[in-house]
Amino acid sequence: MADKIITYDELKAHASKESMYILLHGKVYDVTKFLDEHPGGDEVIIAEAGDTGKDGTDAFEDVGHSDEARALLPDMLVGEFEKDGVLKIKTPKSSGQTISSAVEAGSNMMYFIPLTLLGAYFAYRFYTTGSA
Ligand code: HEM
Repeated sequence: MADKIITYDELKAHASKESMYILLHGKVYDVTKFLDEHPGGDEVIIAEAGDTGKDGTDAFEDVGHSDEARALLPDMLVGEFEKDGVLKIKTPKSSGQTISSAVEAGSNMMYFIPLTLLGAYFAYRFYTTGSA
């Protein structure tokens, strides 16, 4: 079962409440029975599933799902998503990590530059007023 390859067309074909698939981390999950049980509501899953032709990985990861939530996934597994199809799959590693580290580096610079300028100003004041 887990070795089954699901194509983009198959993913998109399962888009109704009678049968709904979602693509997460390069794997396809059948969320049909889980829709009504999802603590975040069915709409958010429907928005990422089936005929939207989307990869739900980013939405799933952005919520910061718990280990308990992740532990529910194996039971819903249908198979692997085709690797060289229309849709480029996302892995947990590739999704968002470069962006978040860039933002982090950016925010460090945001503090670093003004503080350096402030320090330089006070150093200048210290030396010019001290020797006058
Ligand atoms: C099959 C895939 C999914 C499973 C098994 C799942 C499972 C869960 C579970 C167990 C929770 C409770 C909190 C936790 O334990 O983290 C939760 C919360 C939530 N989920 Fe999902 N989820 C799935 C997909 C998604 C997707 C695609 C979205 C889209 C944005 C989403 C959005 C949310 C939100 C917003 C909450 C927070 C609800 C709240 O605390 O009010 N989930 N999910």
